Amino acid sequence: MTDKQQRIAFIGGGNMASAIIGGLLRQGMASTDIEIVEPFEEARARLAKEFGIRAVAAPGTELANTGLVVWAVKPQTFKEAAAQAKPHAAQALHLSVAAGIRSDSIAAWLGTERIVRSMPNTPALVGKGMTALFARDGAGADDKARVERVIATTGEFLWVQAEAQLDAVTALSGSGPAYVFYFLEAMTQAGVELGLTAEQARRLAVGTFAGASELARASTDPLELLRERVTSKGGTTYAALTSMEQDQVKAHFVKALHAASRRAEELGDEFGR
Ligand SMILES: NC(=O)C1=CN([C@@H]2O[C@H](COP(=O)(O)OP(=O)(O)OC[C@H]3O[C@@H](n4cnc5c(N)ncnc54)[C@H](O)[C@@H]3O)[C@@H](O)[C@H]2O)C=CC1
Ligand SMILES: O=C(O)[C@@H]1CCC=N1
Repeated sequence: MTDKQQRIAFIGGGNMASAIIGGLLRQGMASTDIEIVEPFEEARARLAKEFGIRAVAAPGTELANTGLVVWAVKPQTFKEAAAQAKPHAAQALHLSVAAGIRSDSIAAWLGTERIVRSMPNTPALVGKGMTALFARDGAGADDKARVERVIATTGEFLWVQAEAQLDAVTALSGSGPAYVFYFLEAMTQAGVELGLTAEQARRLAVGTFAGASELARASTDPLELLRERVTSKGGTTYAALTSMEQDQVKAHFVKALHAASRRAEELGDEFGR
């Protein structure tokens, strides 16, 4: 692999870019092999402090020197950012993390077919990310392997074969950490209402989520069975789950994910033109 192939550029230096950059540096990538284009001064200062990388305010010739360009801008700004970077990034492989924006749009904006789309999530920050990947036909086996090496530094990944599935992934695992935090907030609130300190309640809630997730990961049993094993007949869990079923918590939760998936599709329609 040549030096140029090894170098990675990030367009946008916000939350998701930082999560991936953190993973790359943890795995031993040299910070000098990472370019970041970030128009906001404050964000550039944070990147310098956190990673020791001096981001540039606008794309320039340095982009021509990178084998992989990671698009980590908001869906709303992708088109504009692509127009700015296109003259400098024609030869690269492109990896997008943007929600909704379809690879047809990216291909048209950048004038290349070497595109992989991804949907990561913020646990990538601690190396526990869950990412789905979709490759356009123009991305070859080497391109896919290159993307896998980058994303593997942030946690697990899987490939989807139909691009539309990325909207479902966005609703499930892309946005998913926010649902988990929402449940953790609710469990913590309940714990405090029931007489625990906020610190105790948070620790118990987070420990329970982490433990139950590990148990589910380690088991091949259906999730329903794992739930039933906690639920003694006429016991406490039964009381809580009966209350949730009466309030249709699961049905409303499922409905919420449909809303997220629809929004991903809308983002593609609204900002992909
Ligand atoms: N935050 C999350 O949990 C996840 C976010 N995503 C996707 O990642 C993308 C980025 O999201 P975040 O990192 O959360 O947003 P963010 O707002 O933290 O980062 C975006 C960065 O892009 C910069 N930017 C704006 N215009 C630019 C331009 N023309 N050129 C270069 N940079 C520009 C902004 O200053 C900002 O620092 C979005 O498309 C989002 O859909 C995907 C999965 C999870
Ligand atoms: O909320 C959003 O639009 C982004 C995509 C997935 C997580 N955050």
